[in-house]
Amino acid sequence: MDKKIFNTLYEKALKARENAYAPYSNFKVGAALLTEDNEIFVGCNVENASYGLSICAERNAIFSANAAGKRKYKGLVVVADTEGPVSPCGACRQVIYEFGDYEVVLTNLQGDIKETTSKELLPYGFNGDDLNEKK
Ligand SMILES: O=c1ccn([C@H]2C[C@H](O)[C@@H](CO)O2)c(=O)[nH]1
Ligand SMILES: [Zn+2]
Repeated sequence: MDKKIFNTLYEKALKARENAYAPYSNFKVGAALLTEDNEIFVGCNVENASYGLSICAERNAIFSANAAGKRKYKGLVVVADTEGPVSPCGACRQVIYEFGDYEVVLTNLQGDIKETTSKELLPYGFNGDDLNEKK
Protein backbone atom coordinates (compact mmCIF):
# COMPACT_ATOMS: atom_id res chain seq x y z
CA MET A 1 0.00 0.00 0.00
CA ASP A 2 1.20 3.51 -0.82
CA LYS A 3 2.88 5.06 2.24
CA LYS A 4 0.88 8.27 2.21
CA ILE A 5 -2.41 6.39 1.89
CA PHE A 6 -1.35 4.02 4.67
CA ASN A 7 -0.49 6.91 6.99
CA THR A 8 -3.88 8.51 6.41
CA LEU A 9 -5.76 5.26 6.98
CA TYR A 10 -3.63 4.40 10.02
CA GLU A 11 -4.40 7.76 11.66
CA LYS A 12 -8.13 7.34 10.97
CA ALA A 13 -8.09 3.79 12.32
CA LEU A 14 -6.29 4.93 15.48
CA LYS A 15 -8.90 7.66 16.00
CA ALA A 16 -11.77 5.23 15.42
CA ARG A 17 -10.15 2.84 17.89
CA GLU A 18 -10.52 5.47 20.57
CA ASN A 19 -14.29 5.23 20.07
CA ALA A 20 -14.32 1.46 20.60
CA TYR A 21 -16.91 0.32 23.12
CA ALA A 22 -15.15 -2.61 24.73
CA PRO A 23 -16.02 -2.67 28.45
CA TYR A 24 -16.02 -6.48 28.56
CA SER A 25 -12.80 -7.39 26.74
CA ASN A 26 -10.97 -4.08 27.18
CA PHE A 27 -9.57 -4.86 23.73
CA LYS A 28 -10.06 -1.85 21.48
CA VAL A 29 -9.80 -2.16 17.71
CA GLY A 30 -10.00 0.43 14.95
CA ALA A 31 -10.33 0.06 11.19
CA ALA A 32 -10.25 2.42 8.21
CA LEU A 33 -11.49 1.43 4.76
CA LEU A 34 -10.64 3.26 1.52
CA THR A 35 -13.24 3.00 -1.22
CA GLU A 36 -12.46 2.91 -4.92
CA ASP A 37 -13.72 6.50 -5.19
CA ASN A 38 -11.38 7.59 -2.39
CA GLU A 39 -13.80 7.90 0.48
CA ILE A 40 -12.79 6.63 3.90
CA PHE A 41 -15.08 4.77 6.27
CA VAL A 42 -14.01 3.87 9.78
CA GLY A 43 -15.13 1.28 12.29
CA CYS A 44 -14.47 0.31 15.89
CA ASN A 45 -15.57 -2.71 17.85
CA VAL A 46 -18.84 -2.33 19.75
CA GLU A 47 -19.49 -4.90 22.44
CA ASN A 48 -22.65 -5.90 24.26
CA ALA A 49 -23.57 -7.34 27.65
CA SER A 50 -24.83 -10.26 25.60
CA TYR A 51 -21.28 -10.91 24.40
CA GLY A 52 -22.15 -12.67 21.15
CA LEU A 53 -23.84 -9.57 19.79
CA SER A 54 -20.56 -7.66 19.66
CA ILE A 55 -19.37 -6.39 16.30
CA CYS A 56 -15.72 -6.10 15.27
CA ALA A 57 -14.07 -2.96 13.94
CA GLU A 58 -13.50 -4.44 10.49
CA ARG A 59 -17.12 -5.42 9.92
CA ASN A 60 -18.33 -2.13 11.37
CA ALA A 61 -16.25 -0.23 8.78
CA ILE A 62 -17.40 -2.41 5.88
CA PHE A 63 -21.06 -2.26 6.90
CA SER A 64 -20.80 1.50 7.29
CA ALA A 65 -19.43 1.81 3.73
CA ASN A 66 -22.25 -0.43 2.52
CA ALA A 67 -24.80 1.82 4.20
CA ALA A 68 -23.43 4.64 2.04
CA GLY A 69 -23.72 2.43 -1.06
CA LYS A 70 -19.95 1.83 -1.36
CA ARG A 71 -18.97 -1.74 -2.18
CA LYS A 72 -15.66 -1.38 -4.03
CA TYR A 73 -12.57 -1.01 -1.92
CA LYS A 74 -8.88 -0.33 -2.39
CA GLY A 75 -7.55 -0.78 1.11
CA LEU A 76 -8.27 -1.62 4.72
CA VAL A 77 -6.10 -0.84 7.74
CA VAL A 78 -6.76 -2.45 11.12
CA VAL A 79 -5.11 -1.50 14.41
CA ALA A 80 -5.18 -2.89 17.94
CA ASP A 81 -2.90 -3.00 20.98
CA THR A 82 -1.35 -6.33 20.10
CA GLU A 83 2.23 -7.56 20.33
CA GLY A 84 2.44 -8.06 16.55
CA PRO A 85 0.03 -6.95 13.81
CA VAL A 86 -3.61 -7.66 14.80
CA SER A 87 -5.21 -10.73 13.24
CA PRO A 88 -8.85 -10.41 12.10
CA CYS A 89 -11.32 -13.04 13.31
CA GLY A 90 -12.83 -15.60 10.96
CA ALA A 91 -16.18 -13.82 10.69
CA CYS A 92 -14.46 -10.60 9.58
CA ARG A 93 -12.28 -12.47 7.08
CA GLN A 94 -15.44 -13.80 5.45
CA VAL A 95 -17.00 -10.32 5.29
CA ILE A 96 -13.75 -8.74 4.04
CA TYR A 97 -13.61 -11.45 1.33
CA GLU A 98 -17.14 -10.70 0.12
CA PHE A 99 -16.12 -7.44 -1.56
CA GLY A 100 -13.34 -8.50 -3.93
CA ASP A 101 -9.59 -8.37 -3.82
CA TYR A 102 -8.01 -5.39 -2.10
CA GLU A 103 -5.05 -4.55 0.11
CA VAL A 104 -5.30 -5.15 3.84
CA VAL A 105 -2.68 -3.82 6.24
CA LEU A 106 -2.71 -5.23 9.76
CA THR A 107 -0.96 -3.14 12.39
CA ASN A 108 -0.61 -2.38 16.06
CA LEU A 109 0.12 0.67 18.22
CA GLN A 110 3.90 0.27 17.73
CA GLY A 111 3.43 0.44 13.97
CA ASP A 112 4.30 -3.20 13.23
CA ILE A 113 2.92 -4.09 9.82
CA LYS A 114 1.63 -7.14 8.00
CA GLU A 115 0.68 -6.38 4.40
CA THR A 116 -1.82 -8.83 3.01
CA THR A 117 -4.95 -8.91 0.85
CA SER A 118 -8.61 -9.78 1.27
CA LYS A 119 -8.13 -13.00 -0.71
CA GLU A 120 -4.99 -14.04 1.11
CA LEU A 121 -6.74 -13.67 4.48
CA LEU A 122 -9.26 -16.37 3.58
CA PRO A 123 -7.73 -19.22 1.58
CA TYR A 124 -10.31 -21.33 -0.28
CA GLY A 125 -12.97 -18.84 0.84
CA PHE A 126 -16.67 -19.30 0.31
CA ASN A 127 -18.14 -16.92 -2.25
CA GLY A 128 -21.54 -16.37 -3.82
CA ASP A 129 -20.63 -18.29 -6.98
CA ASP A 130 -20.94 -21.53 -5.09
CA LEU A 131 -24.61 -20.77 -4.37
CA ASN A 132 -25.53 -21.22 -8.05
CA GLU A 133 -23.50 -24.33 -8.68
CA LYS A 134 -26.34 -26.85 -8.31
CA LYS A 135 -28.96 -25.02 -10.39
O1 LIG B 1 -9.60 -8.20 14.55
C1 LIG B 1 -10.33 -8.04 15.55
C2 LIG B 1 -10.27 -8.89 16.66
C3 LIG B 1 -11.13 -8.64 17.72
N1 LIG B 1 -12.01 -7.60 17.66
C4 LIG B 1 -12.88 -7.30 18.81
C5 LIG B 1 -14.04 -8.20 19.07
C6 LIG B 1 -14.25 -8.01 20.55
O2 LIG B 1 -14.99 -6.82 20.77
C7 LIG B 1 -12.84 -7.78 21.08
C8 LIG B 1 -12.20 -9.02 21.69
O3 LIG B 1 -12.28 -10.11 20.82
O4 LIG B 1 -12.08 -7.34 19.97
C9 LIG B 1 -12.07 -6.77 16.57
O5 LIG B 1 -12.85 -5.82 16.53
N2 LIG B 1 -11.25 -7.05 15.52
ZN1 LIG C 1 -13.84 -9.86 13.57
